[in-house]
Amino acid sequence: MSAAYLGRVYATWCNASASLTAYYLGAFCLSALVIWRFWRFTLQPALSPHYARRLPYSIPVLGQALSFFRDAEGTMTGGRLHFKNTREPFALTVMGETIYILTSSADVSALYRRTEDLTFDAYITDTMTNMGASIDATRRMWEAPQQRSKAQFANPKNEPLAHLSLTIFQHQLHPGQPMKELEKVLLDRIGEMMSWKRLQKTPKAIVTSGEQTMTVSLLEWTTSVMLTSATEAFFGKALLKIDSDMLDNYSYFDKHSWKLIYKIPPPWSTGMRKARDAVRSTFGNYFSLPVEERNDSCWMVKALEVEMKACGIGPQDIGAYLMSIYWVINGNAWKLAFWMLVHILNDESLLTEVQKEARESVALTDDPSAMVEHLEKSALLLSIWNEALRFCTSAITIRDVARETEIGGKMLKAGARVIVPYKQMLRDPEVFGHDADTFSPRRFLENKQLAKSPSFRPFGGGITYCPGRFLARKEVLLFVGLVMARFDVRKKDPSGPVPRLEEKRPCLGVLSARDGDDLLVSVSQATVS
Ligand code: HEM
Repeated sequence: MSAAYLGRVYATWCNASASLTAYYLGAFCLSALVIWRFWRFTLQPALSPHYARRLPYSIPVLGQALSFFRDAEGTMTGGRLHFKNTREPFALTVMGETIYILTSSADVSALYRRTEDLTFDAYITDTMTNMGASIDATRRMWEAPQQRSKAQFANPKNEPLAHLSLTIFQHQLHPGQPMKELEKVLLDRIGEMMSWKRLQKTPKAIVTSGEQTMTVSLLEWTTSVMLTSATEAFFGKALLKIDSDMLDNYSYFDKHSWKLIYKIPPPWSTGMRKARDAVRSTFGNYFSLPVEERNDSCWMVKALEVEMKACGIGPQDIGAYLMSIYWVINGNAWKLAFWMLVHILNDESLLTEVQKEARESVALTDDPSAMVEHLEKSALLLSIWNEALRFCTSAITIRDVARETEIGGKMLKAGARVIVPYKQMLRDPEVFGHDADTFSPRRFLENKQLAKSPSFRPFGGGITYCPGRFLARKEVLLFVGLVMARFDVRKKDPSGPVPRLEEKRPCLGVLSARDGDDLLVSVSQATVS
């Protein structure tokens, strides 16, 4: 027997043995997976039927992560339908984390009441950290009030600043004198910016210019007027003077901010992180300016700064926190105005009707606050506002399960996160009708009860119920009303496509348009005003 022959036998044996090992390893892994799935999704739920069921997945730990980041809403709809559309609470698994999904309005009402078991605190801390606030500043936001000096705002419940700030938002933004003052500044600013001359000086919005008629990007026009007005009304003129690119950086950050919430690491989130850092640095520089140079900010901004300073927090960290507030203030209203206009301009008879009502309201007064009061009486405009909120919102409420609790007859385990995806209710055909998946401008006009439905909660609810909802309605109605009243606006291409909602990307409020989608409009000064 030659050495070569022996070598060949040995090699054949090794190959056979390697394929056999691979075969056994494969068979073992497959059996382990089958047993694991049977235990996880059949046996375990059968043994503990009182716990919310988990949506089955194939890859341990990863769970539904891939499908969730590809199409968050679709994954949640898939989960609801998997459990026979009973709308019982169920659990997703995303990168090893359990996320409970609530899709029934009764369960959502229960969540709002269960403030001790389902808390918001970790999310506040997460948001501050995400914005780049230091650990020390975040700790100070949670300090007992006794440890602060010179706090100004009444704090009868002795809350830490992280909670007191919610009361500060409400003081400024709920109807009352402080809201009236802010509202006047904001609406006056929108009123000033909505002129032909001003539009001519907005190069980003103009696609083709002309003395009588211009082609305008509706997206850029809306963003420019609404973001500039809100920025100046809340923070005064100094913020945009520090950095003229701030609105661009903010818009980029806002579009990709879901990556922060869902902790997408670099390099997939590098652009978003750069934009966030640029905006945060502008806010840090703003709060480093002497107070006299930014005296035109609103009460809430001043009050938060005073309270944070009293906690020993410095300008950079004040900037990071206020940037997170800026984000909620500016993340939704302009998008809603855009969608209202898209749908009005896409329907010739609706456009004529809205234009008539808006022109009548605007003709009654020169004062933007008074104009809004008239616009708010238009049942048609309010119906379009409600329908845009219903159709274009994909807001979520987030809570953490502090201790095991029951919702909708199912137990939720401590340590997990709970998400309320409002779109699951806002598109419910049992509540809004068989055409719930289409935009119907007169839906809320034809059924006035719909606005009171517990399934209609575009502003969230409970302790985090959007305090800005009153102001949001006024600024959006004024902008839409002035577009209709002061200009003659038409779709540039009457039969051209309508911008589509970006429904796949995870979203925290009003949906954006898909990348590249916009509405080009022909604009001229109104012949009747
Ligand atoms: C159409 C426009 C708007 C929509 C759809 C909207 C929606 C929401 C939603 C869904 C939440 C979270 C609710 C929750 O977690 O349960 C929220 C929170 C908030 N909104 Fe709005 N919002 C809008 C406009 C505004 C405006 C204009 C302001 C300020 C002037 C504002 C200020 C806030 C603040 C400060 C919070 C945080 C409340 C907290 O953390 O407790 N919102 N908003």
